[in-house]
Amino acid sequence: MLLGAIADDLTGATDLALTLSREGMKTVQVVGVPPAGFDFGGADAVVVALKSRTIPAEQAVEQSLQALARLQETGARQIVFKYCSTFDSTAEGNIGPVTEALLAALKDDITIVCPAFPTNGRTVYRGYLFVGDLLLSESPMKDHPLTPMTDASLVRLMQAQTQLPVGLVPRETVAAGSAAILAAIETAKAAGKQVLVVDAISDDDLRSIGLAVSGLRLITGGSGIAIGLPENFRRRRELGPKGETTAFQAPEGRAIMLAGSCSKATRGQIEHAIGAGVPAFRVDPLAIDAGELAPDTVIDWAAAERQKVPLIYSSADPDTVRVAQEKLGRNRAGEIVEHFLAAVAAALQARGFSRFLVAGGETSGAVVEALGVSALLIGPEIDPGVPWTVSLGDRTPVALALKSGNFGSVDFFSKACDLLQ
Ligand SMILES: Nc1ncnc2c1ncn2[C@@H]1O[C@H](COP(=O)(O)OP(=O)(O)OP(=O)(O)O)[C@@H](O)[C@H]1O
Ligand SMILES: O=C(O)[C@@H](O)C(=O)CO
Repeated sequence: MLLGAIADDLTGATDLALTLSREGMKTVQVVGVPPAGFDFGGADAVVVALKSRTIPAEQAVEQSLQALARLQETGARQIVFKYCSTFDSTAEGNIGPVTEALLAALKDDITIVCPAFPTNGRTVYRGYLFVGDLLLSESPMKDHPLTPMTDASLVRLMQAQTQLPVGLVPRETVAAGSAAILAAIETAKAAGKQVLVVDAISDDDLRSIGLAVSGLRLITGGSGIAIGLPENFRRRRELGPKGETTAFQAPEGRAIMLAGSCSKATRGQIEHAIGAGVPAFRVDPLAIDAGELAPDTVIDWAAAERQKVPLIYSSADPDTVRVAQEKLGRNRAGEIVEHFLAAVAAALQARGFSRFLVAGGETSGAVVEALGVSALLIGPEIDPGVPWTVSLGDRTPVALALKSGNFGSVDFFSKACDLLQ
């Protein structure tokens, strides 16, 4: 194994695993820290998907260090800490504390922060994170149910979460190429900086950064930062040329769509699907909490919908989410929905459903855990950052499309279903 990655949520892990496999690394994604001796099937890269984005910082650190230990045991030469391309976090973390702990455990002096994912509109300029044409703090991320992002300065955001001194490598340096970036890293290191936000506005920038950081033990960022990393191993003749991708076979069977993401993109995709005649059931955390809606009602409804792939969603606009959170508390509202959708998924699996499309990272984490999936093989790309995957292991395989909340075109759901026809 050459590259080990630790992702703070499941859809983010899948996004990264897709990037690495597209760049020619045989990549396996595992759900949670794998047991000692886990067979990674000769993978070049292993991505450990945690669900650590919004848990208490000390737990996120503990889990990330466990994942690191397993990846090191398996031979990883370089570690990527993958977080969201919109830097989803709070003032307490968990990006800062996890970065700090991984850097210390890897005994290195410096790392980079680069959430840029230009294909999906995430760019970093002068240390400010943009989502499309908007600063992060003006984008729909300001209304995220769990991690509202109200500042766009990555230097400020990161410095609020870590004791390590944070610096910036500006675009001019990045545009000058990998030697200039490497020189900037060395200069910053000599000046005592330990975390460097690096500007990137294009995939070319990301490839230059990838080359420049080939000697760092820890890289942190979105999936974009991985674009240039496989080539470093190829240059050192540790990785073969980009070859055939592993054959992908989705299990036959019924499909279900589950959405817990409240992102603008997911809400648009739901509206589009309903407009196209998809049977849809909206679940409301307040109704669940009041005992007015039980999983069985939704399970029976979905099982009876035989004509089209049904959609079950809790996704709601920011005002509706706010009302639920005021009554239930932010985390409890989220947990109620996650448990509900996970219970529905597990019951439908027991009734023979074998294809699951899930929108939202936290939601996907809950669903995948309920389905008992421990590892995933990456299949065809549906939209940038979102592949179909198939579960690996002893249990009957299921196909999973785990969509990051903000990813995917407006017709994502029908596109995903059609791809497996
Ligand atoms: N109607 C609702 N009211 C309150 N909270 C909700 C509601 N619907 C969903 N949630 C919660 O909002 C959170 C959404 O997070 P999730 O990670 O699933 O989506 P996302 O953040 O849009 O996706 P990603 O992390 O991939 O960007 C979950 O905890 C979910 O349970
Ligand atoms: O980087 C992203 O935007 C996604 O992979 C993600 O992490 C969403 O949860």
